[in-house]
Amino acid sequence: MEFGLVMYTAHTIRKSRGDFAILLSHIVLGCKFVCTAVNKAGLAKLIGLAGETNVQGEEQKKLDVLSNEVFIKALVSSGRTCILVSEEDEEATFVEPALRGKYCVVFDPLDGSSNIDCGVSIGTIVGIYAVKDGVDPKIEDVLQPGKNMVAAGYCKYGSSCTLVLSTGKGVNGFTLDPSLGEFILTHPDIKIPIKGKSYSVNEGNAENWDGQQQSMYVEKCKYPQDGSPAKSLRYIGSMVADVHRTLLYGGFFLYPADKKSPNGKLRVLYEVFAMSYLMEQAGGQAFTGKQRALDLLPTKIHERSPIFLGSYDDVEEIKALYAAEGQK
Ligand SMILES: O=P(O)(O)OC[C@H]1O[C@](O)(COP(=O)(O)O)[C@@H](O)[C@@H]1O
Ligand SMILES: [Mg+2]
Ligand SMILES: [Mg+2]
Repeated sequence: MEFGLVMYTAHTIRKSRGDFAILLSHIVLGCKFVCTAVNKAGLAKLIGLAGETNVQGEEQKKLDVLSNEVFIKALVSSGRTCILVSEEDEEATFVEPALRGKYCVVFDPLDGSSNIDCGVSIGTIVGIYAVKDGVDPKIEDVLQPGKNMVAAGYCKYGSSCTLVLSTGKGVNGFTLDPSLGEFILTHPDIKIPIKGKSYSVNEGNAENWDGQQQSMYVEKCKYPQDGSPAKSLRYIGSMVADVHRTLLYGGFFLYPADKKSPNGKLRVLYEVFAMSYLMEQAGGQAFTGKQRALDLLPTKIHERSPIFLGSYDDVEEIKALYAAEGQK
């Protein structure tokens, strides 16, 4: 192992104090557990449908259900959480008083479920808010703008298992060393390139997109008029994987509103906010089409929003298109 790489647990304990370090160690445990389940999914009969539909009207996969249970148990047993919001649960979980702590965790236990059965990269997304003491938690404690989060991150289960985390002072990436069973700091202080060579969107939805700006932007990517090379289209269909590539290589990820999803598809609390937080911390931007994504004030736990995020200059371009439209 290269000298100078810092083991994840040592790193977090040194950089954070008591309660937060314990919470993080439980999140890390959840990630390791789900990573193992994802790796064994085909062997352990963990692919396929669970037979239930979640609050979003989506058919749950077996791994969606298992990952949700894993993270709920890991978070409750940390003794440091008071409210949990999961994509898979209609209502927020209020932790029983004896186990309460001051952190509220919003999460997508398994992101990119449609990619499970073919073994393509999927992930877990987490956002963390802190309240004063957690004694009397209220749903308003999680219905807060993303800029109030104290930490956010995701774990990508792919050709390697990578945890990307920000506690509001930049972004670090850690790769799971399977032989050690520990996350190693492999991507210190991630900065997204100021402009990228690719864009990432489900272009199959283009004819249903709401508004012209995204179509104009995609046209510019494909047929630039300023002599710059055309951008490549890269789309996996797992937000974690698409955002991870965007963060490391630069570029632009968008999921606009469309006729099927007039408020966009991605969920504000546990998809849009965490990824927007990481983008800003890495020097990029995140925009909803109307405002900075992290300024949104959600009114419901499963609220959705359009999202445009990525390299600073690429997001500036879509913002300019929206601003020009607003002046008409
Ligand atoms: O298939 P589409 O419409 O392109 O949607 C892809 C998006 O849906 C999601 O899969 C939704 O996440 P879940 O699997 O957690 O429901 C994102 O990961 C991804 O960005
Ligand atoms: Mg998701
Ligand atoms: Mg999910």
